[in-house]
Amino acid sequence: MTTANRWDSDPILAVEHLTMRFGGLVAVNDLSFKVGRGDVTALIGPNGAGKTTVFNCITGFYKPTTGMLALKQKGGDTHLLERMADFKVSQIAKVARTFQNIRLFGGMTLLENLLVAQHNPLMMASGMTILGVLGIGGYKVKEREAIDRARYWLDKTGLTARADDPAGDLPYGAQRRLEIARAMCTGPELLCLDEPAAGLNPRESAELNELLLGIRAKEGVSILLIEHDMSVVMEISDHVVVLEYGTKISDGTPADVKADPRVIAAYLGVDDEEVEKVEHQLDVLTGETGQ
Ligand SMILES: Nc1ncnc2c1ncn2[C@@H]1O[C@H](COP(=O)(O)OP(=O)(O)OP(=O)(O)O)[C@@H](O)[C@H]1O
Repeated sequence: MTTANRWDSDPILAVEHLTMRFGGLVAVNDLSFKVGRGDVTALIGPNGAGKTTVFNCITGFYKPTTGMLALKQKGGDTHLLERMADFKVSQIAKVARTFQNIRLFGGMTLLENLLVAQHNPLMMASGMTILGVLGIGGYKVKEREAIDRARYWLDKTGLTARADDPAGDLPYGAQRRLEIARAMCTGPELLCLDEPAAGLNPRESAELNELLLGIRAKEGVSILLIEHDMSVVMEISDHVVVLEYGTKISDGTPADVKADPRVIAAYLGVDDEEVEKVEHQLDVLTGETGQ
């Protein structure tokens, strides 16, 4: 008996027939998949499979050649992301992202980085006038809220002690956590993370898993991540979508995908007729034979 998956029963994002061409190169080819509300969904695939291009389409950095990206918010509003400018994807549709290469303001403190992320609501509260500078009207309240939110995320990411240090002085793993804190300060419903475990040591990777599971459980935020580290993918994902050459080759639970011969072939580069043999070898390696 199969139980209903959240990505089918309550998707926050439906990607439908997404195609992205760069001149003659088809980076993403007629791709459809769903992201379940409250799920951790992993987008995996070999280098050049089109994963970052999918992220760039979802977050408004690229306009897709064709296709639809429908984001349905908790309140019921649906936004077609392919029609929105990138700042509206973040502000209105409530989609936040981090990048493959860390993009923090290295010379600013951690706290300042998290306040800059909340620049837009603060500007709105100032009424775009001198009232904001003078701290009159709702601005002071919003400013306090922004600082409280920043401190909350510094605490959640274990960075409170470094709040007043320049972000550029942080070790690599801490910078990755600060990027996530910055994205969370924008109050997203969907958090898109591009290789959050890249360059992390095993301890930092375990801390990252804990942080992401906490965000999902306590904040009710749906997470879509691109990740090459299979220990992260298999440990925290509810749903895995596999791309190869811009096309979806597998879609299901981590266990389904791990056992899919097309995935094994794509990752290990073996011929179809060798897949069964490789699958058996993998079972031996992971101690799953004879069950
Ligand atoms: N702006 C662009 N202009 C031209 N080609 C691009 C552009 N962005 C991506 N591509 C090409 O699209 C294909 C998919 O690239 P993409 O970065 O999306 O793959 P990926 O799966 O994220 O790879 P990786 O795991 O190495 O980051 C590649 O062939 C890449 O060279």
